[in-house]
Amino acid sequence: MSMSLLELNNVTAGYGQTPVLFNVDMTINKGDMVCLLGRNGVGKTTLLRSIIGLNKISQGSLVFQDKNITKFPTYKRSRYGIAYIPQGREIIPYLSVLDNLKLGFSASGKSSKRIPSEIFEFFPMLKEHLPRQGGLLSGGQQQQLAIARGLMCNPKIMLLDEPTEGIQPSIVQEIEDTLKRINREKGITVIVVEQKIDFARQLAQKFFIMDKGSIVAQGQTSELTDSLVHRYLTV
Ligand SMILES: Nc1ncnc2c1ncn2[C@@H]1O[C@H](COP(=O)(O)OP(=O)(O)OP(=O)(O)O)[C@@H](O)[C@H]1O
Repeated sequence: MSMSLLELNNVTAGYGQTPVLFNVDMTINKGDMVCLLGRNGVGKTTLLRSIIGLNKISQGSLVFQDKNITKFPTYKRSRYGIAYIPQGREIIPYLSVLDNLKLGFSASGKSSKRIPSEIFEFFPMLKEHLPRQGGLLSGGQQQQLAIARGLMCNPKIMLLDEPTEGIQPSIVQEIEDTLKRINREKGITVIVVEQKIDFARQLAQKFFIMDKGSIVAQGQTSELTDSLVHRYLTV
């Protein structure tokens, strides 16, 4: 077995006939905590969607745990251990917190009925709100619910699209701490698309920067220089 968990080799992908990603190469190792940075519209969301199978890869290959999954449908990728927490969180507003969590079981293909207690160790707040409608939670609480739902299928890797967007600072800190714990204690690999550079620096050890559908820089977050930030990230 190789060290790499996920590899994108020369990936081109997009919407219909319109390519958005061009020849993307990316290697993510087991246990990595990675941030994916770039200005609006450069293709970050499309990259995550291509990994989980919501955008078709027209050229190149996607390898997960040494298996070529380029043509696998989304549900199969979930069962193999890829969890996707989309931008906007996609909590079902009229379902209870408990039922929103249970949706995570369907992604795993298991028919279990009990929420594992570790979910509430990571997110004690959810336990107090189980019967409430998901839509009544604050934005930050909904984000925590979305991450918890992703954890329900025992993922090997979690893909998060702007988890801190529109969330108050105290909860941002909580989310950062929880993601770090999930990474360290459970060994789950994490890729986070992020606009907030300071948050990305604190959270992740490694970074990738995208521009116009390609990866233009990568390294340790300690090497994320001001010149890279000015060139590719500030508006
Ligand atoms: N459903 C769609 N159909 C066609 N083109 C799309 C669609 N969604 C996004 N695009 C285009 O794909 C490109 C990349 O968008 P994407 O959302 O991946 O970028 P992003 O880096 O995640 O930006 P943001 O930070 O704004 O989410 C943009 O030019 C966008 O207009």
